[in-house]
Amino acid sequence: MNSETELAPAVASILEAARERGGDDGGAVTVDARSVSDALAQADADGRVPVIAEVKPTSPTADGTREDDPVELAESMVAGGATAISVLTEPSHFGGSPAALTRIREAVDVPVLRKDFVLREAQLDVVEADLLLLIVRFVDDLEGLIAAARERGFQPLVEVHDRKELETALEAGADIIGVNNRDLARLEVDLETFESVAPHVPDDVTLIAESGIASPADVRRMREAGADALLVGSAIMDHAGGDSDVRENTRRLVRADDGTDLT
Ligand SMILES: O=P(O)(O)OC[C@@H](O)[C@@H](O)c1c[nH]c2ccccc12
Repeated sequence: MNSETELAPAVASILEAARERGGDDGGAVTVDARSVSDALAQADADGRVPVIAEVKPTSPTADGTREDDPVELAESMVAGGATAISVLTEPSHFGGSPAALTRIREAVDVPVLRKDFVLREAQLDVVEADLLLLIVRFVDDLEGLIAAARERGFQPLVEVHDRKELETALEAGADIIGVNNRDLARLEVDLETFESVAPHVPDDVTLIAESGIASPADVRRMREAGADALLVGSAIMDHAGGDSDVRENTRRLVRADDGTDLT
């Protein structure tokens, strides 16, 4: 585990909860994963911006909680053109659950990312998913966890926040890398984070811009900086907006390249 100084209190508490959460006693899962590179190629062929839309009922930085059925949210995201769905399975701070992910994965045919704070191998076996998030800052044995995830069939998405973490991810063999624009110290978002890290990512890595992408202009900015896909939660969930239209929120970002919406 890397240093815990400079973590926002909410993040420290998320980690503490993650450490206490067990794994699964039922043995290793075997995943027949839906290919993320195929899904990205399909989006490109269709002229859709590859958006990974996130089902995130709430978060430490959200203005409220959405109580909608997670399956309906995911279906609306896919109807809006989402290339993949990210599902928070963290229960205590994001309102997520592994069961919701399973239901979503049954209901949609795009790849589904499990978004959680996985720290140990046994925690990989809680639920099947196509992609699995591993956060460089929080895991001790990144190479071991990447290998363990791949053995089970997951496509590991390795999250970094700066160049040093990028080096760690590359040395550990990551081939799908997400750059999180949100810092874990103050939970503030700065899209320049992606712009500063992206030029150092080799071309054969699938590169995802994560967090803080709110408008079609932000989408274009991240694409120009080299993002193969964008991970968007808050702007699609629109927590403060109550029953805001998730399908339309997704569509707006998926069509960002059309130039019809210049906001
Ligand atoms: O809601 P946003 O700003 O669009 O961000 C989505 C996603 O990037 C964010 O939820 C996230 C990125 N990395 C994480 C790790 C754990 C929990 C959540 C995250």
